[in-house]
Amino acid sequence: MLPQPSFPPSSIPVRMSGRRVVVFPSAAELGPALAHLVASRADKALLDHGRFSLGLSGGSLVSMLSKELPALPDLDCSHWLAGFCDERLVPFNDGESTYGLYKNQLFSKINIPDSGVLAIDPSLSVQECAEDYARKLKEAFPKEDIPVFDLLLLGMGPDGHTCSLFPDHPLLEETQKIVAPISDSPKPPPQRVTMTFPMVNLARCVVFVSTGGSKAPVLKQVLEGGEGPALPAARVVPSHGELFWLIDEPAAASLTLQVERPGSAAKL
Ligand SMILES: O=C(O)[C@H](O)[C@@H](O)[C@H](O)[C@H](O)COP(=O)(O)O
Repeated sequence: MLPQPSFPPSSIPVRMSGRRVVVFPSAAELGPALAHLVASRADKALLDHGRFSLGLSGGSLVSMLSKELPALPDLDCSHWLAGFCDERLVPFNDGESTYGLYKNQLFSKINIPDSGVLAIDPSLSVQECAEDYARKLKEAFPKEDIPVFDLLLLGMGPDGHTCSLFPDHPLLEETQKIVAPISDSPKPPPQRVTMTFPMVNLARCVVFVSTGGSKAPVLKQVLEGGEGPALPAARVVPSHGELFWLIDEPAAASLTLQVERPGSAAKL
């Protein structure tokens, strides 16, 4: 029997602005809460505009979502549009392909149609791939100059990167493109495509998931500030949307800011 979240996840209130840092005892308790948060934003989006657009990231999110989303009762993904916040330029059958991982581990278990998954074309050069993916995104969001995703799920590396936006990289200053190529990623594989800040920060809701003690120092820097330029993850500040940081106790170990602990009803 899996541990259940110690609060009804649907009680996560919707706030239009402000960052919420929510600490769970462990990743095992965070997972179900994340799934309920996804489902609640999906319900809202389907009511508001008949479709739910979700941006996915790699890392530990793949296994967490693949375990928790199919476990939700009555999850209907028939009107979902799933895209990728970033993707590695490798064939889909390569173990490094984020799309490949989600296809095998998640999409095969939920009723999202093939047409509801917006993937890159890994046969193209990295430059063409970014242009092609940007075009696909714009076609999928015809009413918007810059696509506005209902929900983006992000991870953060130990260097503070998010998407494929790495510290001190020129792509951090990109203002024109919604998707950019990167061919010198410090984390392999070197060739990737990534959403840029102008698009990320227009999302209606952004949720970071970060767990484990190895993330504690960088999490402190990102959430509480430090010397030098802001790390990429700290530059995710949705202009009109919600921002959640869902973390576990080991990752939160160095924080001194006020956080929410859903085990304590008084803080919700
Ligand atoms: O493309 C990649 O190389 C990874 O996807 C990477 O960006 C990952 O998302 C973060 O490092 C967070 O990883 P965790 O979720 O495992 O903390």
